[in-house]
Amino acid sequence: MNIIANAILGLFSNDLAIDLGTANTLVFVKGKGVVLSEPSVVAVYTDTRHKNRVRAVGAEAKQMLGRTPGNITAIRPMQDGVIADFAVAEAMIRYFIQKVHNRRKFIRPRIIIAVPSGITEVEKRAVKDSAERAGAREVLLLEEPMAAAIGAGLPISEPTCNMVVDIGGGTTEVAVISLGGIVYSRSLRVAGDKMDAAIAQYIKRKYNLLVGERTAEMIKMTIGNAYPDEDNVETIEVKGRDLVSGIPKILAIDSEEIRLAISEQIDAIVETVKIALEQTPPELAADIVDRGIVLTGGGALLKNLDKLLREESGLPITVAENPLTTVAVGSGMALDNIDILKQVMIT
Ligand SMILES: Nc1ncnc2c1ncn2[C@@H]1O[C@H](COP(=O)(O)OP(=O)(O)OP(=O)(O)O)[C@@H](O)[C@H]1O
Repeated sequence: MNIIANAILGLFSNDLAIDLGTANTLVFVKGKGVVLSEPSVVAVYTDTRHKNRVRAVGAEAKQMLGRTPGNITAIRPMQDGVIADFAVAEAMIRYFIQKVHNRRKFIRPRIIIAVPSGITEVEKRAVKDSAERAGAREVLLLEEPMAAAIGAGLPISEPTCNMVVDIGGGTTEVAVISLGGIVYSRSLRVAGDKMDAAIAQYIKRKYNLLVGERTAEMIKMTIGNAYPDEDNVETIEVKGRDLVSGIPKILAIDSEEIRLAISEQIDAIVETVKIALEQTPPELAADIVDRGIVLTGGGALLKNLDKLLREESGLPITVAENPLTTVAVGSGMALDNIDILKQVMIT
């Protein structure tokens, strides 16, 4: 009876779980799974007549980053994992809620949102307010590393210890989880975005070539590498604007250059993992030696980051099956299971 009742409730529920990320926003609908995954970008008008009216959201708006005409600007409302532009974040959340509910405006869902573990009270309030104003009936918060651990299928409620490293666009979250709680966590505001900025900066300084953030990200995703691999050096053609002549130019860049360009960010991530290991209580550290560390978030897809961490820590390192959706799936699983939710929700 209970199973049938739950299934019916699931079918008709409006409840959502949102991974409100710096780079991507994912929406999980109860009973359906992840139904939306779009870049956290909003294009708004800037001219006085249409000021702040939304022109595009998500993938369409991301296409416009760095290439908008004078009266439109493409904004990323999330910076370093938290809301930097309230009005725009609210417009984005509202758009996504309406999109997954097929634009039926009267639906006021209960929403669970994954937030970085280092988030301040003010930042928590900002996330809640934005979601409430965007139409949520009730907003529950869950820490990203906990959501990542649930999504990666780790046994969070057992008295064994699990370590998760979630590398997103704005933040890297390192957490040690045991018995349904976070025993230790550290949130570093260095992740994919700062790698992109470092790549653009390197190309500007070395070649006098200006490239946009989308190009820098594409370079990272194509030939980025965390571990020296001189036998397999890859090259890519990069298009940008010559700083001296002002004329568009193409040049070839190789993976070793990119590895060095992002080494400061990679070192910061490795250092944060090492500090977490040092601060983990001995009983739990013994579990990590056996169980290793799970990597999630889009940054986990950076080539050979697992290899580097394995070498630096001497521990088994695994990359979650779908690192880009782990947090959304974990938040959704919490939404689907009230016992998990009660255990892991934060206030
Ligand atoms: N193949 C890849 N190689 C390297 N980096 C990648 C790859 N695919 C995605 N990324 C990076 O992953 C990041 C996005 O990851 P994710 O969607 O998990 O972050 P987010 O949840 O939006 O951010 P945050 O958790 O910081 O709020 C981006 O910086 C993106 O460039």
